[in-house]
Amino acid sequence: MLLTALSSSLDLLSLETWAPGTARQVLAAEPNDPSASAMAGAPRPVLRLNNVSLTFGGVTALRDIDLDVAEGEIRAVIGPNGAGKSSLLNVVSGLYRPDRGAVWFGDRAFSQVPTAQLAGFGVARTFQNLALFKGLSVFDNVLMGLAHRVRAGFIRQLVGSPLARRIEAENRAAAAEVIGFLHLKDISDRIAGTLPYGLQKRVELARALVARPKLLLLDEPFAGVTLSEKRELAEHVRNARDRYGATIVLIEHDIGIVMELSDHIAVLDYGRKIADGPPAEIRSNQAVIDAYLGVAHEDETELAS
Ligand SMILES: Nc1ncnc2c1ncn2[C@@H]1O[C@H](COP(=O)(O)OP(=O)(O)OP(=O)(O)O)[C@@H](O)[C@H]1O
Repeated sequence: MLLTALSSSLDLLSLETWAPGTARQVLAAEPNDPSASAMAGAPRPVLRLNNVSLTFGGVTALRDIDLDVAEGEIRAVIGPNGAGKSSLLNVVSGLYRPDRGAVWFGDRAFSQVPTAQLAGFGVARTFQNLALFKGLSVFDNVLMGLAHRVRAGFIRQLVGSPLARRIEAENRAAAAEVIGFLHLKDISDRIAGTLPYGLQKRVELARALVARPKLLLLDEPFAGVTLSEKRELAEHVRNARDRYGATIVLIEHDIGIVMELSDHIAVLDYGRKIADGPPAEIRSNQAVIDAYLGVAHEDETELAS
């Protein structure tokens, strides 16, 4: 099925937030870091992976991955099964610590991204298998996307200060806004778990968007939804970028929708990045075609034998 889709579309805890002094030292040692490109006048990437490698026992999930994602871009990461897509997203969101390399969010570098602080860095992610609170309403699920802010104001809430009430009102207004934007208003009181799967995916997108993330990571956003729901969701993803200026990185198996939606596509195969460019370029890239058709894999088998 993947081949059909392809052929049709083919016509940092050890948290290391560098202190300013340290960053300069890193700059000197690392001419390719985002601060260096900013100094050279190039816009700083919202996300950069620098020489990231990850292994599980004898299996190499990611090998020397470099990736720059520019502000406002929709960047897809594709590749055959086992290519390393989920591993990449898990490294970026801190679930995996790479053996080597660094993840940069703007001018912050991490050898392991601190997952608990992702929201504070302006990063949100959705999951391949829905991670909604099935027993809560759509509105409350979306509000949960601002839970990190609520926690920060917890003490103030206890005393019921005017500031706590203002934060609560702002959060509810933000949730209502994104619910309206994603056309979920009519169902905002419905229990999330009772909704069709495609709508639940949209609620998850709303929850990720409510904090207005600078960087939105989407893990197979179109998996398991019908074709018309896919088109609708893709439109919502594009609108989210246009309306909120979010930079979007998505991993996805549906090549057709990736080609339509993405500004740039990075292609992984056996943990290596084998191509990176606009859809038109990827469509005609022989290494990509070979990877999907399995030619590259057969060659490796032959070479090995
Ligand atoms: N937690 C883990 N433990 C052991 N091996 C893992 C783990 N996660 C990933 N791998 C291995 O790393 C390689 C890359 O897997 P990954 O899930 O990142 O690929 P993928 O491109 O997302 O695949 P798929 O499209 O099938 O989801 C595979 O060989 C996989 O078996």
